[in-house]
Amino acid sequence: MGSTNGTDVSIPVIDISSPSLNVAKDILEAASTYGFVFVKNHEVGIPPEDIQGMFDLSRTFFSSPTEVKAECSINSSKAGKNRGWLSMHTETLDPAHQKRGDFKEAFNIGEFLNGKANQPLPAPLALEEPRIARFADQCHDLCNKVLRLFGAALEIPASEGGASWFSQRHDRAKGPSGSVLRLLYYPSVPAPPDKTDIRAGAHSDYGSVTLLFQLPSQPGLEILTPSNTWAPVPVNPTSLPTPPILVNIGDLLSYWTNGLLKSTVHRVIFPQPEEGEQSEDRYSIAYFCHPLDEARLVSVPSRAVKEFRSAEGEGQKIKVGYGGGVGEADEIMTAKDHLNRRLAATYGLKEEKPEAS
Ligand SMILES: O=C(O)CCC(=O)C(=O)O
Ligand SMILES: [Fe+2]
Repeated sequence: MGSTNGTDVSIPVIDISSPSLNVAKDILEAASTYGFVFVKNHEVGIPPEDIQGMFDLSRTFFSSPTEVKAECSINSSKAGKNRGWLSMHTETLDPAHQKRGDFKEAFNIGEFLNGKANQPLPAPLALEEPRIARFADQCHDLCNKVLRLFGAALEIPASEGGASWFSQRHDRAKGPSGSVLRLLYYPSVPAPPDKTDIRAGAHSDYGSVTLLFQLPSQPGLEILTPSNTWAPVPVNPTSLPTPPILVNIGDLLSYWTNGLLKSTVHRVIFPQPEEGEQSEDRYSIAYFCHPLDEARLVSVPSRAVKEFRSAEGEGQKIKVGYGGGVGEADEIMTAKDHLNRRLAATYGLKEEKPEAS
């Protein structure tokens, strides 16, 4: 899939601090072209010191002894589904093309209830629970701002919920969701032996929107462009001292919009250090924003979505994201069914039967 080292793409950088219809149309355009967009985080947004604090915490956690991390392994019965620590190679994001699992560790933190994580946390993270809860809240609020802009740009009729159509379905006061805050660590390793080895295999994200935080001098993220070539995503495409936050569209927003918004395939490659130079570790943080578990994946009531669907060919299967993300126009799932399906594929688990309702 895709040739390596494609041409650079210029992912738009958008200022959403004063939302307007123009801003909404700009972000929609980026989301339906690349599926990726940077939002400015300079002077407004998530305070840089809070982001830095999370990266410091992540470093402390991943450098802890294995026993400390393993206490809350994703495979342990107490961690809860899709939560806890993933050791190297536990997740295989592109099982069709990888011989070995991803060269990364991760820690997944699900939703908080009244500032408390709904899962056991290992000591280094438990000590900072309020900080993590605040950061997850800041991420969720930013996602809701972005979702409102999509609602506005799609001109959803007021009688159907208007610009709040998506954000209503992400209102955490109304019930649980699969949202996950994930710390990621890609250790530097000697040149991997197999050409299918990769830091994070090609995939699309499963939720509605993802926020991604990266650090200067730790590149590696690539997206599959509309011309089917891999293009690097810069860590900070601006000269602003505070890097913008990368937002990407996940499969659910693609479902909801019949593919108008693109759930773009991406991956993380090993760095290519100069001769004799040591490759760098990479730390990143992702917030996977998911709708309420019970949200139904029907088309949004929007003329633009309907017109897009007709232009693509009514009755055709909708191609959404990557691997397992193909839906039928008349197949209605809930967000929870969809998440279970995707998790079954990447962890090699058996698909959980939908609960009887
Ligand atoms: O670490 C990164 O830059 C990307 C991670 C990612 O795409 C994911 O975990 O879904
Ligand atoms: Fe991803």
